[in-house]
Parts: sequence; C-alpha cells; structure tokens
Amino acid sequence: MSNTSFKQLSKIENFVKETNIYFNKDILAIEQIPDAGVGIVATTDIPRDTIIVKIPKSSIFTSKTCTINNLLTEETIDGIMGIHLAVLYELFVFKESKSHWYDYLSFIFEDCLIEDRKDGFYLPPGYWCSEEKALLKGTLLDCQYDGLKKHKDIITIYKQFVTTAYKWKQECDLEIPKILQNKNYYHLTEEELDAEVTKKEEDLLNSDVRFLQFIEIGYIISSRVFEIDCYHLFGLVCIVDLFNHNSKEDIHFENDYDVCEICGKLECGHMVETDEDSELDSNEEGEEEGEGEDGESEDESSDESGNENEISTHHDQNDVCEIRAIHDIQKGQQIFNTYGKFSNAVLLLKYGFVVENNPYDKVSLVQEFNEVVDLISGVEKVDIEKRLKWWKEEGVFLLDEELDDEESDEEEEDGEGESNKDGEEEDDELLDENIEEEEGEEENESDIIEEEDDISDDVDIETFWKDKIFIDTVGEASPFLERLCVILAMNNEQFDVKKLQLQPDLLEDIKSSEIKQLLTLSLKMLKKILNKKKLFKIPENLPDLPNIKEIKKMLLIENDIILKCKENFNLQ
Ligand SMILES: C[S@@+](CC[C@H](N)C(=O)[O-])C[C@H]1O[C@@H](n2cnc3c(N)ncnc32)[C@H](O)[C@@H]1O
Repeated sequence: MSNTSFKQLSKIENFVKETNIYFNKDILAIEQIPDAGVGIVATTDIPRDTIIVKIPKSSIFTSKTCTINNLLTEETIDGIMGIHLAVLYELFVFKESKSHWYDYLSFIFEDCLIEDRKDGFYLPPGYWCSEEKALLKGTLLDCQYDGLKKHKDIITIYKQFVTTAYKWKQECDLEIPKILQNKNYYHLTEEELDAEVTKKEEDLLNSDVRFLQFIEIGYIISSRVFEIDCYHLFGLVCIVDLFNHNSKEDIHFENDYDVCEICGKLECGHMVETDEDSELDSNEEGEEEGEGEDGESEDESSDESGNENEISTHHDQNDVCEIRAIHDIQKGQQIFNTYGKFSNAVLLLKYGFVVENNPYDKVSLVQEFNEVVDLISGVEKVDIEKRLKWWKEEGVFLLDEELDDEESDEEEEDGEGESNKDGEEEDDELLDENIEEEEGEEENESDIIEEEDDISDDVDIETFWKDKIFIDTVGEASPFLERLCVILAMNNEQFDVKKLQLQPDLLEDIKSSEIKQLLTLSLKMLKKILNKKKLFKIPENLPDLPNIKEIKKMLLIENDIILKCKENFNLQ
C-alpha cells in the first residue's frame, strides 16, 4: 500500500505553508484511517460546490517544476518517467538542504529513505513472492491483466536512467543517485540487455536491493500521480494525493488542461503570437491554409520575452487546480476521490488495495469460456473460429455501442441527461484519467487504466474482448458473454445467411420458435461455462506474508461473486 505516515504530518504542513497551497483547516482534517494510511475528513458540514483545496500549479511536482527540469527537457524525458528520475535526484542527491520539494517528497517516500532496508518493499503483484502469486492464480488479476507477471519495461527504463545519470555526472558533475549507481549497467549496450532481458532482471532482483527500491519508487508514483495539463503532463499533487478512493466520489479535481504547451500558461505571448500569425497568414493572398501555425513562428514569439512576462504574471493567479465538493458532505465523514471505475484487480495492480462492495468488480470467465468452446460439437471448428474472429473484430464493438445507446436512452428517460449541462459527465471522464497508468505502458493504456467501458481507437483487441467475459458484482453473466453464447449456438444458416448476429431485435423476439430454440441452446452453453467456475480455495492457516491481507480479501470477494452467480443460475 502506498500509504503515508501520520507521524510525519508536520512536513506536509510546512510544505503547504511555504508553497501557498490553500487547505481550509477549519473544515478539513488529515486523519489516520484504519488499513488505508491517512485520509481527509470533513470537520464540519460542507455545502456542495465549496472549493476545499486550491493548489498553484507551481506547487505541483512535475518534470517541469523539479530541480533537474532543464536536464530532463534536453534529454526529452517527461511525464511519469520524468517524475521518476526527478524524484531520485530530489531524494538522494539534493536532499533536505538543496531540494525545495524535500518536505513533501520525503513524506510520500518515507520508507524508501530508510537506510539498509532489506525487505518490506511496496511492489506490484508481479514482484510478490511465488506463494502469494500462487494464491491469486485464476483471479481476474491473473486471467485478464497478466498481473502476476513482471513488468516488461521496468528494466529498460532502469538501464536508460543509469546511462543518463552517468552521462550527467560526466557532463555537469552531477552526483549519481545511489539507486542508479551501477557501472555494469552503464556499460551494458541495449543489444546486450535485449538478448537476456529476463535473466538480467532476475539477477538484479536477487542481487541488488536498490533495484527493488527503484521499482518501489515507480510504483508509489504510479499510485499517486495525477494528470495535470498538456504542458506538465503528470504530477504529484500535495494534499490532493491524500484523498482515498471510493467508487462514489465526493469531490472533483478541476484544472485547465489546455494550456500553452511551450510555457504552461493559460494565456501567454506564445498563444497571442500564434493567433496573430494565423490572422496575418489568412490575410495573405494566395497562401495556403494552416501556414504560419508551424513551430517556426512559435519559436519567434518565444523570443519576445518582455511581453510574455507581463501577461504571465497576470495569469499566474489563474494557474491553480481546485478541489470542489460535488455534493453536500457531512461533518465527520471521510472525503473520497475516485481513482476510476476500476475492478478490484485493477485497484490491486495499480494501487495495492481492494475494496468490498465495489460495483465495478467482476470475476473472469475467459478460461472457462475457452474450455467450453473447445468442446462445442455440431458446428465445425473453422466456423467457430470464423465467428470468434468476427466477434473480436466487430461484434464486441457493435454490442458495446448498442449497450451505450440503451444506457443513454435510459438516462434521458430518467432525466439524468441534465447532468450533461453541468458538464458532470465530462468531469467524470476526466477524473478517471486523473490517476494515470504505470510508467512505460503509455501505448497499452487500454490494458489497465482506461475507463472500463470506453472504446478507444487504438484499443488492444485481445484485451478488449477478454475484458468483457465475466460475472459482474451481483453474480450476473455479462451481456457480452450472453450474446457470444447465442452466436456460438447458431447454425451456419442463422449466422451466415440470416445474419441474426446483426439483428439484436430478432434475437429477443421469443415468439419465434426458431429463436426460442436458439436461446435455449445458448443458455445451456452459458450454464456450462458458469458451472466450470470453481470457488477459490483459501487455506485455513494462511502463511504470514506481506500482502496476505489484500490477497485474502480479493479471494473472498471473488468467491462471493461466484456464489451469487451459482444462486442466480441455480447451479451447484
Ligand atoms: C493517493 S494515496 C491516498 C492517501 C494514502 N492513504 C496515504 O496514506 O497517503 C493512494 C493510496 O492510498 C491507499 N488507499 C486509497 N484508497 C483506499 C481504500 N479505499 N482502501 C484502502 N486503501 C486505500 C492505497 O494504499 C493507495 O495506494
């Protein structure tokens, strides 16, 4: 768990004061929360729309505000990777005497600063011991997210950071953070690393405790980081990162994402110049549209720093992120943020905890589905494969849209469409992206942190369809699994000629005897799949292992869902 220590709160108080963070102590308190580190509690009734925290963007730790920002820019390392490298320098090189961020960072990374630590590292499940991982085999975390495997990019990032640190030492005599002191890796070529990447990682994990610290720091960052804007990208936001997660949130994190990508201001010389340039361009005869919006004109404008400063100073006052109460909050209540519409598997993978009564929780049926598909008789194997291919490439997306449309219709009927006017739905989506994904995985975003019902253009097809094969939190089969069973139960005429798979209305028309028979067959298939799902065995005397509490919770929650499902479908 990425929790902080209540004993160290004075550090945060110092930092808040020094950096002009507005944290209304008359209405909020930082308190110790059982099994969740610290959290924020309302000390009085708080009316809806109250701004409870305000943070100047300059007080957010990002790759642009850190001490080594110019080096990172030269090296084009930004986003979460930039934060990771910067944290190593603030904590282990600049330290208390030279780092403006030390009070805040040493609060979040307190354990990482303990000298000679040998164990108790906070690591993603892929780095847990084999006994712990064995207990989680077959869970959603394993089947859907491959969460018991090590993270393939970590060692490459480590190698890149080591090389960069040695280069900075040579070029500007900058001390190398102790975690990155590894001459072997400095001399290692990328080809040599690629050739034996798994073995090299195993060797490092077994021989160098500093590599574990490196992974730990990356994991802590990933569990606390927020998306800020198109200039800073991601950042660690003091105070805002103390709100714990609940699927029902009490607050919204509000900030302007669209700022100038060159200087980060809301309005600035760059933007003014660019607008003027494009106006000029559009007035010039015979010139093509879009000319004048290129990098050159932007570079020219950035040279005119005098003008820019005037505007910047004025707009600095607006460069703040705010936390707003989205409904009335009662005195004494813990105030929750939501990290996203995440199942417990994602919560465990990304943040190291699981929650009971999670409406987005589910149990994977991918293995059971594949086993039953292998046993289907009456339809040729090639036809089954053809249908599965169609489903993965087209069908699953069609049904996703169909369900989205149904949901919007229902919302309109319930009058919920009004929330759109307030922008609340858009805000939800933004929030889901606030705590962003693990380092190095930017391209596989959809694997883990995408809002679960969101289709993105570059979605990984295998991940997408598998993610839809589950039992939901109330023990019902997912509509995707139900539809897939119908499709696999069709005869070739129904699939190829009548194209019933493209006519959901017909499928629901149970008056037709042909459809009735099809639905009976598909229900039989569905029950076969559900029947194959077995309860997880939880040993009575669980070994005393570091993550055993969360593992046990996870297994009990998955078992509870499986039991509800067996009851719903009258299965043994
Ligand atoms: C952004 S921090 C929140 C503040 C944190 N509790 C602390 O002590 O600093 C995220 C971490 O808080 C913990 N956390 C957040 N919500 C939780 C919850 N509902 N139950 C248990 N732990 C939670 C997890 O350790 C997670 O990695």
